[in-house]
Order: sequence, then structure tokens, then C-alpha cells
Amino acid sequence: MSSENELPLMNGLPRADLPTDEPLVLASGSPRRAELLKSAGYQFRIDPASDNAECGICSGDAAPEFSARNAFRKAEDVAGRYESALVIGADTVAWCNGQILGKPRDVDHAESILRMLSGRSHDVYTGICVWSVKLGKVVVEAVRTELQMLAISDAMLEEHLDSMRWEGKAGAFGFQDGNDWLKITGDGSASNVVGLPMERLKEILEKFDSIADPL
Ligand SMILES: Cc1cn([C@H]2C[C@H](O)[C@@H](COP(=O)(O)OP(=O)(O)OP(=O)(O)O)O2)c(=O)[nH]c1=O
Repeated sequence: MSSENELPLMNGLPRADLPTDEPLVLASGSPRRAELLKSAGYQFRIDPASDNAECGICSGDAAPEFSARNAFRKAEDVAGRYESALVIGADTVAWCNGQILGKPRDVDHAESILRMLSGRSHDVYTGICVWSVKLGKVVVEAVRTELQMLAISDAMLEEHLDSMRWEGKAGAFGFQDGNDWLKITGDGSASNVVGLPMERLKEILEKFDSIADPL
């Protein structure tokens, strides 16, 4: 087990009964999402969406719409593989100063993202899509968590970049990595920052029949 899995935010995660008898499928290759679902006690299989299911960042996109759209597209891609499945798609981005900050392309990109976030308040949005193939119904939305990044010194930045903990993570940081320069402000969800809003997922599953839209 990695140290990421031992963080308190992975404990006591809420879980709901599924709204249909379909098998639960996580349409994501993110190890964090799998860990969150597993820690909450869900039984599921992992079947990541194809890389081309996601659309890239276009100018004018805002993070809530962008993350919800990509969560939908990932779920749609995977739902097409099943006769019966309750598919969860998700997409996480940081949002600062009107810019969407996704996963860094390389270390230079990670550095420029972190220099932008340093000392600033910003948001993390996770788009979530729950798709019932059998019912032909879907819920798609975006959940926001507000964070404050303290000013990071050059030495802290260098240590973080050298550690490679930025890799594959939106905003070039892992909240779960326990950096003391990152704080959630307000009552936002930590699991949302790490890739799946577990509290909202529980509500979506509980209310699925009444809130899901027909496809
Ligand atoms: C902000 C933040 C993001 N992340 C991760 C969650 C996601 O894995 C990743 C954002 O990339 P995503 O494109 O949302 O997901 P992914 O590429 O990892 O997986 P898939 O497309 O198959 O669903 O950043 C953290 O682990 N910690 C954090 O604090």
C-alpha cells in the first residue's frame, strides 16, 4: 500500500447502495479514483476510457463545463462497451485566474503551473458522470472545491518538481501527498480534489431515479 492510501481523507468515505442491479464500472485509469471507490467499499471493475474520448482545452472553456463534458465523454465511451453497466466517468482540473490547469505535459509545464498557483486561491473542479446503460439515463455535473496555495519558495518548488509527485495530476500537485502549502478553504470535499467527489457520488446514487436525465 502506498502512503497516499493511508491518508485520513481515505478513511470514512461515504457509500450508497447502487440504484440498479448493473455492475459498477469505473471509466478511469486514475489510481486515485480507484482507491477512493475501494476505500468507500464499492465493488467495481476498472475500464478506462480511450485517450481520444477526452477533448482538449479550448480558449473560452470554463472549468465546470469543461470537466463535466469530459466526464460525460469518458462515461459515454465506456458505456458503449456494455449491455448493462453503471458507469462512472470523472475529470479533474484546477481553475485559476480564468485558466484551466490540467495535467502538466512535462516538468517545465509543471513549474509554470505551480508558479501561477503559488500564493493564490484557486478552485479544483471534478466533473462526474453516472451513466446507467440499462435505464438509458445519466447524471452529469461538476463539483467545486476551493483551495489556497501558500507562497512556495524556490527550494520547495525544486523539491516538489524533483519528486515527480506532480506527474499525472491536474494543477501539478497531489492534495493527498500532504503538502503543508495546500489548504482547502471552506467546507469543500477533499476527495473531490483527489479525483472523485465521494459525498456527491453518494447523493447521486441515492437520488439517481429522480435526478437522472434520459439520454
Ligand atoms: C488536483 C489533484 C488531481 N489529482 C489527479 C486526479 C486525476 O487522476 C488527475 C486529473 O486527470 P484526469 O484527466 O481527470 O484523469 P486521469 O487522466 O488520471 O484518468 P482518466 O482520464 O482515465 O479518468 O489528477 C490528484 O491525484 N490529486 C490532486 O490534488
